[in-house]
Amino acid sequence: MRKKVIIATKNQGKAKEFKRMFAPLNYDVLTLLDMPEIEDIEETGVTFEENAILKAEGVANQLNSLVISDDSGLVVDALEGRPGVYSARYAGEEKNDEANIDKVLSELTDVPGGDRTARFYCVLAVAGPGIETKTFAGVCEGEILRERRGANGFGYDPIFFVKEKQKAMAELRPEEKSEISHRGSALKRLERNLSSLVPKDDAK
Ligand SMILES: O=c1[nH]c(=O)c2ncn([C@@H]3O[C@H](COP(=O)(O)OP(=O)(O)OP(=O)(O)O)[C@@H](O)[C@H]3O)c2[nH]1
Ligand SMILES: [Mg+2]
Repeated sequence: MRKKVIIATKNQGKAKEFKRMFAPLNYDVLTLLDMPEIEDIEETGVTFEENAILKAEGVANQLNSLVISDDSGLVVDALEGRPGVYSARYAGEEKNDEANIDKVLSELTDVPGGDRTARFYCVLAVAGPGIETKTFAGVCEGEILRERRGANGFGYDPIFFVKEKQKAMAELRPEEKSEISHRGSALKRLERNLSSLVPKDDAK
């Protein structure tokens, strides 16, 4: 029988990737895109971990069910770590991927090849009734290109050059991206540690 997992995200790109990654494990993925009644959780944390925990616990409390959240973003060395936890809204509250890319490219115009290093971070948090919230992180190293390449993925993928593959993230097939991505490695870590989800003290 197929099982269900709830991912606390409203991001279409993440939702697609999670559906694909969970399919071989025999899980159907439900996201907040399927549950418009869930109230928005404000991302007031200053780290990916804090925001991931806020989203997982906020949604788990509303649903009284086990959920996984994903807080992720792009960290650019020459921009002192920006856009970081503000990646989704870097160019404005309306979360526009194209405007976000344009902003990063223009801020890096004068930054030479070797100094354009960057990485994607992803923190997955698992929360639910009676369990201690846990987080699992993943990182993917790369460099910021001077122009867009490729049509796959979402967010900053067209300007993120993946060292390991010598291609832009948006040039990778979805399964190739999941193999090396920040989200793929965080999920592998979560899978390996599922048995470490322990009951909260007060629920014992
Ligand atoms: O090129 C990219 N490839 C990726 O694989 C990726 N993962 C994250 N990001 C960027 O980081 C923001 C997350 O911010 P975020 O974690 O707050 O999510 P979000 O607000 O979009 O949705 P939600 O999950 O909070 O509902 C996203 O919008 C993107 O701009 C990525 N960009
Ligand atoms: Mg968000």
